[in-house]
Amino acid sequence: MMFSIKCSGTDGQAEEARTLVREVTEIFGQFNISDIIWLFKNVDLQGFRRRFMDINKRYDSLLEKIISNREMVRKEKKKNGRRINGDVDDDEEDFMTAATVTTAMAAEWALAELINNRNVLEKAQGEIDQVVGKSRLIQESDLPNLPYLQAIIKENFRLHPPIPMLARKSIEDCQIGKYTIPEGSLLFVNRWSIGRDPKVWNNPMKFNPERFLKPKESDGPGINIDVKGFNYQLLPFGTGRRGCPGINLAMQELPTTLAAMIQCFNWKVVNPEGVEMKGNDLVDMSERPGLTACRAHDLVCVPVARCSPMS
Ligand code: HEM
Repeated sequence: MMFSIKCSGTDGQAEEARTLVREVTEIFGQFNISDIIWLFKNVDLQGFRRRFMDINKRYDSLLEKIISNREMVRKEKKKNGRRINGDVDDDEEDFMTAATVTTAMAAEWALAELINNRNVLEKAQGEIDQVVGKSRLIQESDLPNLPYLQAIIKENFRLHPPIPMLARKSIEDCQIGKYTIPEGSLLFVNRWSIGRDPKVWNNPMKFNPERFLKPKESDGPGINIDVKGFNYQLLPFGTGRRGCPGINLAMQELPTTLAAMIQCFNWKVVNPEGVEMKGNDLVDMSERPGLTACRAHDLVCVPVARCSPMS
């Protein structure tokens, strides 16, 4: 979508983009001694700098290739098309990572949760059938009429925030509660833990979208909780000036994509060994470490059509 190209296939470029995004999110989540201990700041003890330079070079050349192709197409259409800056800049790389892997990952976790919680899946499908029907595909304008789907998205963000840690650096000494934070400190907010904290959420390990539909505090903070950065229990997009600028796009494309996937299909799962899972088998929900909370194993599913609104 960012580059107006299809990246869903398994051709060289799509695969290369997926591998690179995966490597970036993996390396950013690693603990680099040189970042933390001043004495080692110029030493690449763990080889991260070397790996990072290599990823950066490959990232640059992939984006440069995509951008040049786009330029050629544009030049053909409009003879005076010209790119002002020949180099791929860091913002382009940031956007490529920030805008793609987060939304894809959230959709993957949400689908896995729905497969493991059939009652939730059926309720969501029932809501979509009632509001949208089976003769047309769900679209963005339907979203305000699908409160259960919205609750599923929030519940999924609570348990699986695509970016589990927020990072900030204090620009001056300050006091937060009983803690004194010296100037220049790196601060991490672990949103993954907050989402699973029994002091904040009742029965936190249960995937229970209903908690976001209840006005009472019986299952946690309830219906008034949103993801826009004002409710600190749920901050999937961060908050403040450095909060995610893609929130509006993500909150349209993620629920629409997920809803279309469950409107049109039921999903049979194949386990990491390649064997199709039986009725009551659960999808493995382990995570792997990294900047993003990725699934340890890709979710491999077989779609089984339940309606064909496109036909
Ligand atoms: C489910 C989807 C997404 C999630 C969960 C997500 C989450 C986040 C989070 C947690 C941050 C850090 C915020 C902070 O430190 O307070 C962030 C930053 C960012 N996001 Fe997203 N994001 C998503 C989709 C997108 C999309 C679609 C775009 C672009 C179209 C985007 C672009 C960015 C950029 C450029 C930043 C860096 C902002 C800065 O440093 O000032 N994100 N995102």
